[in-house]
Amino acid sequence: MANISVLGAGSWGTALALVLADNDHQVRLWAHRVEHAEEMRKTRENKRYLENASLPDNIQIFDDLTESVEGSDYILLAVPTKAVREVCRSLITALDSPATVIHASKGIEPKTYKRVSEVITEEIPEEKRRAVIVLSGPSHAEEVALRQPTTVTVSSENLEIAEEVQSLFINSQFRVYTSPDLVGVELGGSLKNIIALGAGISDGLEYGDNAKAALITRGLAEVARLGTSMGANPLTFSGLAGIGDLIVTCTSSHSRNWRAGFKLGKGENLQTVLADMGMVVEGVRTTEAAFQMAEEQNINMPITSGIYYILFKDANPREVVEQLMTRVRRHEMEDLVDVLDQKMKK
Ligand SMILES: NC(=O)c1ccc[n+]([C@@H]2O[C@H](COP(=O)([O-])OP(=O)(O)OC[C@H]3O[C@@H](n4cnc5c(N)ncnc54)[C@H](O)[C@@H]3O)[C@@H](O)[C@H]2O)c1
Ligand SMILES: O=P(O)(O)OC[C@H](O)CO
Repeated sequence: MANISVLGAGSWGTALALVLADNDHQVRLWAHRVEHAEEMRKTRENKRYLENASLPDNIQIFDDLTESVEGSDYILLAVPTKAVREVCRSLITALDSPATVIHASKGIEPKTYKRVSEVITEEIPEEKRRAVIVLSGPSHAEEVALRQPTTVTVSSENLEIAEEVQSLFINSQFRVYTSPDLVGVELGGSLKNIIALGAGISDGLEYGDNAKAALITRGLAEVARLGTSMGANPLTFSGLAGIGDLIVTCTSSHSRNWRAGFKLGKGENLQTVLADMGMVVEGVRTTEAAFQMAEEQNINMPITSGIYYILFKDANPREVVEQLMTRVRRHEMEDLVDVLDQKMKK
């Protein structure tokens, strides 16, 4: 059995810690706020982020980062994308030997347009890391904590290490696949949050299932278009980290991105929505990053662009939908041709 540190005691870090604990690993769960760690130690629960889940004895709670990674074979980062750089910088001094770093964050940095594995690679020097791996796929923490059937994908440039990580997590409720497409797996998980905001907006506006199916399908087309331009394998978007995660996030009320979108569709403004949520809504910053990239590289992303204007320029959601519906006529598969063209050029 392995010693594994889980950095980030939000809903996802806690749910993944439970999977690892079920597999009899020794888990060290780090919370960056001392009061939060103390509360979890006292109650053996994490009520603030994940209801109805009790923490077994093989999950130890830490608030000191150095102590939390002492003697660990693997480090799982499960903090919001915004916090990844800061946590990695603190990790450099905390690590006394090279670590296998797994991350489960779903976002892209605005301005740098970096994926999370790129941020990790940039911040943690080569001699302190053995490999960087992503874990992604359709997986709401609430259902994982209830041990309901869930499937995810782990990916790394080094497939052998991805298989090693697959073995750490896999069990009869949590099925883990591997993929060699690190870029695609990271981008599928990040970009779907933009479309999930859109699905929430659509539901908030009381549009129906037709609109939702259209958003998922046309959303996937633009996710694949941007993803492929960033180096992903287009096939990854028809897998768990692509369409799989898009479906779950666009259709589940567990989704924070969907819930935030729903409130925006009901007319609330972004600041109020985010303040009330109290949990990370990754799609907001990722929309900014994707919009900027699409503008710079002249990539057609009409849904992302509409959501950007709703989030950051106070555009009226109903008017954005009208603009999307009355755009210039196109052939449906023009997108597929664009994607394949880009692939052929590489
Ligand atoms: N919740 C899910 O079901 C789920 C599933 C898959 C992936 N994810 C991804 O996992 C990542 C974390 O999401 P979450 O749902 O656990 O978020 P969350 O809002 O539930 O919790 C975030 C945690 O990060 C901590 N945190 C915030 N800023 C920090 C900082 N600067 N340094 C250290 N810790 C900090 C918070 O205290 C909190 O414990 C996100 O990228 C999310 O997209 C979440
Ligand atoms: O709650 P969300 O919207 O951050 O989505 C959580 C996961 O990414 C679903 O796979």
